[in-house]
Amino acid sequence: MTTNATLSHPAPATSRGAIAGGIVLAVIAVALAALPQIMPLSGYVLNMLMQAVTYTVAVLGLTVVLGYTGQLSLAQAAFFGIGAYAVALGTVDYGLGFWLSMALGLVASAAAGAVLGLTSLRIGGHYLAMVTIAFQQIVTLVLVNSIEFTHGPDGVSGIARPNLPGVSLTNGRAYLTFCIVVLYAVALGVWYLRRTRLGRAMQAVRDNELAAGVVGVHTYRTKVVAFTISAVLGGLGGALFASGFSYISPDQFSFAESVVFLTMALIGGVQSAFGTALGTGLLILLPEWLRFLKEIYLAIYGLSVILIMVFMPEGIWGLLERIARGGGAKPAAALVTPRPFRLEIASDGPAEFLETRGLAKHFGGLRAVDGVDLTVRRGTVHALIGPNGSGKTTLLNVLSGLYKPTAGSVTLAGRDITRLAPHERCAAGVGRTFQNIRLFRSLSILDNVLVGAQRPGAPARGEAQLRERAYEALGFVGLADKASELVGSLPYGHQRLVEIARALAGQPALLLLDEPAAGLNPTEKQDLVGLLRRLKGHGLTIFLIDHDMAMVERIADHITVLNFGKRIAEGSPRDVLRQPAVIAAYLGEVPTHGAA
Ligand SMILES: Nc1ncnc2c1ncn2[C@@H]1O[C@H](COP(=O)(O)OP(=O)(O)OP(=O)(O)O)[C@@H](O)[C@H]1O
Repeated sequence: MTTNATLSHPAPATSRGAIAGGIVLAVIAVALAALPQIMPLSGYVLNMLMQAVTYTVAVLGLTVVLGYTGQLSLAQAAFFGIGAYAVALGTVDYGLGFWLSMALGLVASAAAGAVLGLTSLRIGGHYLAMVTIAFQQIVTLVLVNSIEFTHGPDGVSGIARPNLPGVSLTNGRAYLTFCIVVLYAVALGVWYLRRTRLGRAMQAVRDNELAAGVVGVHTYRTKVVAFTISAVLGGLGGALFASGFSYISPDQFSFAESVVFLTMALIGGVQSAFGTALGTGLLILLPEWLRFLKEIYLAIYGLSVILIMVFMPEGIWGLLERIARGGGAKPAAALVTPRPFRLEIASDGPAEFLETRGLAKHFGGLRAVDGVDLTVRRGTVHALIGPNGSGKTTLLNVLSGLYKPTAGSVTLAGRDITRLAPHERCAAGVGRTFQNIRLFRSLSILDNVLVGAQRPGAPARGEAQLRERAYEALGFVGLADKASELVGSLPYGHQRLVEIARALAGQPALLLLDEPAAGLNPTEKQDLVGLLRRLKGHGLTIFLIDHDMAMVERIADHITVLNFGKRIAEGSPRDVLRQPAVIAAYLGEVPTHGAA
C-alpha cells in the first residue's frame, strides 16, 4: 500500500479507436442534421426520416429501462401514444398550443410510467412485463373506444406544428431539423446517464439486484425513476411524431408497435444509446431497402431480424464495440497512485456493537435461525461457525436486511435496525460480501467499487471524491492497477477482493463476510488473513462465516457456533473449538454432556 497521499486523477482509458469512432459519429450526426436543409428531400423520404427520428427518441426510453436497469417494458408504444394524443387533442380540440400540450403529455407519461414502476415493489421479472402489456392494452382500448374524447378509430387530423421564437417550424424540413436536434440532446443525455451515480445504480440493479440493495442502492426507487424517464422519452417521441405527421390514429400505438420498439432496441444494442439509434434507423429503412424483393420481402426482413438477434445477442452496436476493443483485449489501466486507505469509524458508543436478541427466521416449518442471542464487540473479529445447513447464511441475510426476521431484534451501535431495508442498513454502516460472489458483472472493477462508494450517507460526495475513494479501496486490496478491467475477466480470488473493496468503499463500521476464504488457494488465504488483520487495525468490526477452522482460529477473537439454527457454543477460539458439543455437531455425534 502506498503511504504518500498522492493521487493522479484517473483519466478514463481512451483508445484511439474510441476517438476515431467519436469523430465518425459526430460527422454523421452533423451531416444528418444538415441533410434536410441542403438536400431536396421528397415527401416520402422526409416522412421516413421523421419517423426514424421520432421513434428513436421513444426507443431511447427502452435503453434506460431495459438496457440500463434490466426491466422489460412492453408499453413503450402506449407512452408514445399518450404524448402523441396530448399534442393532437391539446392543439386540435382544446386550442392549447403545442408546447403546453406537449408538457401535459410528458406529465401524463411520467405519471403513468411512475405508476408502472411502483408495481415493481410487489412484482418483478416476467410478471412486471405482463403488467406493462396490460397497461399497453388499456391505453389502446381507451384510444379506440373513448370516441368522444379521442375521436376513436378515426384518429385525429390537422395537428399543427410548433414555432420557436423567430423560427417557424411549420415547414417539414425545418421541423425535421428541430426533431433531429431534440434527438441529439436526448441521446446525449441517455449516453451520459450511464456514467452518473443514477446510471451506475441502474446498472447495478440490472446486474444483481440483491447485491445492489446491500451496497446501498435504493433498488425500488431506482426502478421507478427508470420507468419514469423511459415513459417521458416515449411521450416526447410521440409528441414530436404527432406534429410531424399531422394525423394520428390508435393503430399507431398498439401492442404490436411496442414489440417493434423493443425489437429496434434489441437489434441495435439496448445497452447503448447509439445502438438503440442504429437499430431504430435500420428497422425503419430495412423494409424500404428490401422492397425490390416484392412478395418475399417480409420473410427476408423477419429472417434478418432473427439472425441478428440470435448471432448478436448484444445487438449490432455490442458487436461493433467488441471489434473496436480488439476482440476482448484489456483496456489500458489508468495510472493511479491511490491515497492510503482510511476508515472513519466513530469510536464512541457502546462496546457491544452488534446485538441480536431472540432472532429467528423460519421458512414454513423449518427453523433456520431459532432464537439467537448474539453480541459482537466493537473492533473485534467475530466468527460464526457451524455445520452445513445450520443457519449461518440465513442469520447473515437477516443481519444485512435481505430477510425479514420472524422474531427478535437487531441492534447496531445501540440503534434498532430490525426493520431497516438492506440499503438503509448499508447507510447505517453495514457492509457485506456473499458466499457466491455477487458482483455487477458487466461493469468494470472501478464501477463496481464506485457503486459501493456512492452509498447514501457516505462521506465521498462528487464524482472526483467517489473515484478517489474507490481507488483507495482498490489500492487496499491490491487491485488499483486493474481498475478499468471488466470484473468478469478476473480470477476467482480477485473477484472476492473486489467484493470486499466494494463494501469498504462505502465506509462501513461493520463488515459481514460470508465464507470469504471459500475457493481461495493457501497463498490467497494467507493474504486474506493479513487483509482482515489490517482492517481490524483500522477499527472495523468484522463478523465472518467460514468453514476453514485453521483460518478462523488464527483470525477470530471470538466464535459463536450454530447448530440447527440455535447457538450451541460461544467464546474464544481456543475454548470453543474444544467443546464436546461443537465437536459432536461437526462430526455428527450425539454429545454425552449438555450443550453450552
Ligand atoms: N430461502 C429459503 N427458503 C427455504 N429454506 C431455506 C432458505 N434459505 C435457507 N433455507 C434453509 O435453511 C437452512 C439453513 O440454511 P443456511 O444456508 O442458512 O445454512 P448454512 O449454515 O449457511 O449452510 P452452509 O454452511 O452450507 O452455507 C437449510 O436447511 C436451508 O435449506
